[in-house]
Amino acid sequence: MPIDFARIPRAALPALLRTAPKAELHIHIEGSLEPELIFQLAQRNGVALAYPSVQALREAYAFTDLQSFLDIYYAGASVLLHELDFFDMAWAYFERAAADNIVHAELFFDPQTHTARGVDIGTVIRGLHHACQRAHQELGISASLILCFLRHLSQDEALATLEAALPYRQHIVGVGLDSSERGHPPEKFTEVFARARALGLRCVAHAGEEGPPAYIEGALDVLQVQRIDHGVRCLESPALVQRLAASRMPLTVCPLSNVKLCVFKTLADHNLPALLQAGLCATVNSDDPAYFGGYLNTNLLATFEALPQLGVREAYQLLRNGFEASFVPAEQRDGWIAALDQAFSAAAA
Ligand code: HPA
Ligand SMILES: [Zn+2]
Repeated sequence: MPIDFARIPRAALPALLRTAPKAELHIHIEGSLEPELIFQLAQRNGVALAYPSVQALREAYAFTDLQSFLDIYYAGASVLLHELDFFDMAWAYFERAAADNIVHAELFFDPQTHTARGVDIGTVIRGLHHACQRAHQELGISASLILCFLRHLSQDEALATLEAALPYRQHIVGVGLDSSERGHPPEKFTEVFARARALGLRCVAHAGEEGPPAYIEGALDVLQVQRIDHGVRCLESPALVQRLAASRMPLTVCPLSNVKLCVFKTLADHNLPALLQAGLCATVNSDDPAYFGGYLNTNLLATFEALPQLGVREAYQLLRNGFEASFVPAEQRDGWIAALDQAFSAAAA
C-alpha cells in the first residue's frame, strides 16, 4: 500500500522523526563519550585529565576543523583502559539510541587509539561486543562493530591491527577508515582493504568530508567500499554524483558534525537537499554525538528545522536509506522498512 505523503502535514514531522524506527550507520563509539563519563572513568582509572571540570572540557569543544576535533577526541579516549570501560561507554550510547528509537546501529571503533596506550585489542572488542549483546537482549537494538584504521598512521600498522583482531573476527562486521583525511588518500590502504575483503569483511571509508572528490573515487575504485562515510564533497564532481546515484552507493552524512567541524557554515547551508535531489542514497547520522551537539534524533530535527525544503517525503527517504544501506540480511532489513512504512502510513491516516 503506497504511503500518501500529501496527507502528512509538515507539522507532523518532528513527532514522526522522533518515533519512527531508524538505523544509525556512522557513529564513532569513542565519540559518544560524554564529558561526565570521561570524568567518571578518569577517576575510576586514576587517569589525569588536562581539564579541571566537566564544564571546562565541554567548553573546549569549539572546533575549527577535523584535526582540532581529533586532538581532543583522542585525549578523551585516554580514560578507556578496561573491558568494563568499553562496555560502559557503548551501553551509555545504546540507552540514548533506544530513546531515539534506533533499532539498528553499526558502531565505528578505533582500536589503535587504545592499543597505542597498551590496551589489548581483545579488551576493546570484548567490552564493546558485550554491550552489543546486552543492547540486543534488553533494548531490542541490533548492533554490529566496524573496526576503523587510523589513516594518519601507516598501512603496516593497519595490517598489524587487522591481524591482531582476527581472534575476534566473529564480533566484527567490517572495517572502516577514519581520522585525518587531508594528506592521507584511500590509496594508502589498498593492501589492508584487500585483506579485509578476502576475509569477508564489509568495507567502508570516510571520504569527501574534508578531502576532494578524488578521495571518494579512490575509496570506490581502490578500497572497493560498500558505503562512503560523509561524502558531502561529491557534489563538486557531477560525474561522480551520477556514478554514486546510478550505483545507489550510500553516503553516511552527519549534518551537525559538518557544521561543528566547519565543513558547512550553518545547517541551512548543508547540501543534504541537493544530495537527495540528485537521487543519492543519503542517510543521516550523529558521527561523534558527545562532541557535535547531539545524537541521531537531534541531527534529524535540527536538519529539518534548518532546511524547510526538506519535507515528509525526504524524511521517509532518509530513514529508508538508512535501512537499505545497513549490513544486515534482507529479511531483517525488510522488516524494519515495513515498520517504517507503517509509521508513515499511520501519520497519513
Ligand atoms: N572524521 C574522521 N575521523 C573521525 C571522525 C570524523 O568525523 N570522527 C572520529 N574520527
Ligand atoms: Zn566519522
